[in-house]
Amino acid sequence: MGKRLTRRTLLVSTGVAGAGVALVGGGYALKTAQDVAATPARKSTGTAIPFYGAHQSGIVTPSQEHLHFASFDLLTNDRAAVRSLLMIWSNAAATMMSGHPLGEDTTPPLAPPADTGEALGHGAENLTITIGFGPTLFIKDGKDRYGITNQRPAALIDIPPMMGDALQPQRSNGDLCVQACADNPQVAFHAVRNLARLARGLAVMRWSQLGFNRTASTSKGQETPRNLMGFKDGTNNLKSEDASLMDQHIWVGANDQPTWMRGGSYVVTRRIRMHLESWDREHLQGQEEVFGRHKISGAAFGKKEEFDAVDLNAKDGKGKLLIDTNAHVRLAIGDGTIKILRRGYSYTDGMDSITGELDAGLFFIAYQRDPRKQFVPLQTQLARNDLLNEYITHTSSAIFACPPGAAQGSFVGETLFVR
Ligand SMILES: C=CC1=C(C)c2cc3[nH]c(cc4nc(cc5[nH]c(cc1n2)c(C)c5CCC(=O)O)C(CCC(=O)O)=C4C)c(C)c3C=C
Ligand SMILES: [Fe+2]
Repeated sequence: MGKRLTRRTLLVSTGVAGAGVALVGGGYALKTAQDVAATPARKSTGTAIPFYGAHQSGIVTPSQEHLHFASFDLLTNDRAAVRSLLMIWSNAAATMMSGHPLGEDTTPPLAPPADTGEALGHGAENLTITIGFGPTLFIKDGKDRYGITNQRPAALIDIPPMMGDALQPQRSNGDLCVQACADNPQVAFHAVRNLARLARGLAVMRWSQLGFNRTASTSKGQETPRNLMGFKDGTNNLKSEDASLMDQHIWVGANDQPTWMRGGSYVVTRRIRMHLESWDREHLQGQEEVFGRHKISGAAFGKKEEFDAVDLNAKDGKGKLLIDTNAHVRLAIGDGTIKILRRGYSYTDGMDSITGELDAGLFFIAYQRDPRKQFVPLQTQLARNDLLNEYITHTSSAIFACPPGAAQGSFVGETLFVR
């Protein structure tokens, strides 16, 4: 049982009075009360989002400003070690999300500090840490490393190749993922860095992506941000306040299989490079036709305001459809039945040294109840016909099953790694 170790429970269980004790790297370290008082705590002011709950945070949580997403490959074949790692990650995630440094009460002078320290002085900054399991956790190179192949959700498919894909394998897939979002970039970076550090010897980072300026609003209270093409992005996104839509489209339901995923969700990520130099040469009307929306107001063609309902049948005086048959919003709406929760971020990784062009775009993140019925049909349609394809290339792809949230004293993944 992944009982959360708190400073109080440790003090009680070890019977040490006037000293702080914590578990660091598998060992206990003692510290005097004076040292504890001198420990620089992170500002716990501002909003801290709870780690424990029915669902993992970072899914319907209103999107924060910054992202550090990381994918990991496991180095061990030991099921118990993976279970322990998930326990350690959950404890650490809960601590960091509360705005406190790791091992707050322990800084033995002759050991590396338990916390790397760069987030000291920052508040919780709405940090959320979301953990997911990739298809290769369940079966890799034909091997059932952890005895869980028969627990692999049918919805956790290998995403099929899509037209125009230019996926880089070293930037795709992975056994585990960690999505850290925060309103401060250093806090998001710190979270991933420290989880990677705690995994040393058990897992290595396979790829990671930094993101800035959320490119989707996920809550009604948020203003719609603009993506790097300058368009409002997220206008018609699902909004977390619509609980019944979340149950219908995002959360794995009470009758869905496998049981260990109930209350969880599936995430698909795509690193989508934008060819901004060509985009910037396109005239305004051409840019707007690609989406079927106006650039400045965000209104759909034929409408005045951003949130006016899109009318896919609207025609001009000559009977021509206002929104092109291959415009992004028309294809993304489809027959109106498929909904996903977009939670992406803009990214830039500097420039492409071969072409001299910007290496920048959208790190697309979408949560859903079943990617076979949501992301795959949606992206198949977009990949074939979207006018936007002239200006973008998908360079990385990954899918992860994000289990339900954990109750206090438990850990994320305990529903799968029961014992
Ligand atoms: C597979 C799903 C999607 C991918 C991949 C995708 C890439 C992508 N989108 C934009 C910009 C915009 N997308 C907009 C709307 C929109 N996009 C998707 C899905 C994918 N987009 C959906 C489901 C929707 C909503 C459709 C609707 O119901 O109206 C918009 C319009 C504003 C909005 O509603 O958010 C923009 C702008 C880019 C730049 C991009 C890849 C780089
Ligand atoms: Fe889109």
